[in-house]
Amino acid sequence: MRIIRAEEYALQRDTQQSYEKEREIVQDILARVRQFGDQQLRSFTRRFDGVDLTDFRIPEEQYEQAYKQVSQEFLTALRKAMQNIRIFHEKQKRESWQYAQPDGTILGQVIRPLRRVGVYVPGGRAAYPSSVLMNVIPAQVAGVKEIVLISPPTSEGTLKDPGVLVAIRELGISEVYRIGGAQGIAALAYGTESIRPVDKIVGPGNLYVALAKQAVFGQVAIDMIAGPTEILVIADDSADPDYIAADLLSQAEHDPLAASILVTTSECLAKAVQASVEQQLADLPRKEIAAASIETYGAIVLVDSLDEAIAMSNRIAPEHLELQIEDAPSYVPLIENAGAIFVGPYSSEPVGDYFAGPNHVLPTNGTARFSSPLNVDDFMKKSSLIQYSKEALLRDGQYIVTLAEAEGLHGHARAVGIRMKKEGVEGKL
Ligand SMILES: NC(=O)c1ccc[n+]([C@@H]2O[C@H](COP(=O)([O-])OP(=O)(O)OC[C@H]3O[C@@H](n4cnc5c(N)ncnc54)[C@H](O)[C@@H]3O)[C@@H](O)[C@H]2O)c1
Ligand SMILES: N[C@H](CO)Cc1c[nH]c[nH+]1
Ligand SMILES: [Zn+2]
Repeated sequence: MRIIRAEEYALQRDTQQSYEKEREIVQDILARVRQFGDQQLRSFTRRFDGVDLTDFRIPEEQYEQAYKQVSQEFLTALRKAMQNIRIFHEKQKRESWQYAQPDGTILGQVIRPLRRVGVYVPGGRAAYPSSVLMNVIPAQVAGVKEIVLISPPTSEGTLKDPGVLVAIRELGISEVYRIGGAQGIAALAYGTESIRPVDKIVGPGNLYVALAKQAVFGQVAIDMIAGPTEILVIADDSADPDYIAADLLSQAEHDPLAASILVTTSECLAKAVQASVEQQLADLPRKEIAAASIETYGAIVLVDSLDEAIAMSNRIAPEHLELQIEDAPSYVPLIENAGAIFVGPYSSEPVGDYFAGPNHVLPTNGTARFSSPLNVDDFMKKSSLIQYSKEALLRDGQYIVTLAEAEGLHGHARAVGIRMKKEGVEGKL
């Protein structure tokens, strides 16, 4: 892992390719499923997933089989994580509000859950049970009545990871379909004979899934499109180099495009982390992925002060930020941009990935400057409430007429003026 000075460092990942060819493929898949429904869905599932399905629903015995395949320890840990994630997200829930004015006018905001939401669960090696929890629980807390989950089948017609099936069952999701890729997104967005369309689609997936989600946006809402994961650690002399190396590798093992960055004031720590990364890489089962990520996008950046480290982190706006510095909590108010902030030596990033409660679906690629972690609000929508009294309209009407006429919108002016006139108040009509 290279050690460099701050002036030499810039995080540059080519994540903005245009993918013209793949876009065309996706457009074609979307159009066909939209036109031909189930029949086309079946045909794409045969072509891409190698299985002929008459019914897209997951048969009950596959859940029973999955429970036999996971360990009791897994089940216990999953249930505890679910509890924590639910408690955390319950705190995010907002209620409708309104206020009345003395003239009888009532103004407010009505907050409602989305009616029907689709969750995509990837089919390959990145089918994480933890991601099922992180996408579904906020929707449940929001009060979404219909949560539909889709995931591509294996050639045997089941889901690859029994842990995912167990997570689905533990969450009580009953509408689950064995479909994936762009054809799955099309079914969720447009509906088919056997699948009713949803209002919003969330969840990670490969390039075809991401492009399909982008393409159906407008027809339905979508969540953010998550890019490759990233972790930035700010550390000083007081930090343990083995902890930092382990945390950097925890994200590097996700993806060769993952970025793991240490920003430190200590040259001594930098060298120790560098050595520890080498050592810990050696016995990591996913070492090829982690090594590629560390080599290309990993860096240990030397800075002169913690202020400089924080300024750099605020510029990068990392998905995950760890503060492994003395008196770490006192630096939190200085952090302007980060998806999640992990404070102190015992808040290792995987604590947030799996268990603490906050969501692990976080803004990547600098978007923490303006985006937030997936949360309960993402599954709710607001309506404004305007209940004007007669007294208020007669009092304010002339202002509204004036503003409407200034915009040349006489129909608007009349809609208010006509009421004033009928009530015997001289509006300028
Ligand atoms: N779980 C998470 O939290 C998480 C987070 C970020 C990203 N991811 C991403 O999820 C993705 C998982 O990818 P995956 O492929 O294993 O599963 P996936 O479910 O995303 O995609 C599988 C589907 O892709 C479609 N497909 C594959 N090749 C195609 C082709 N040539 N043309 C048209 N469609 C094609 C098929 O329909 C197939 O069913 C990875 O890219 C990973 O980075 C996961
Ligand atoms: N670190 C990933 C992106 O925040 C989420 C994840 C799932 N499983 C393990 N980690
Ligand atoms: Zn992770």
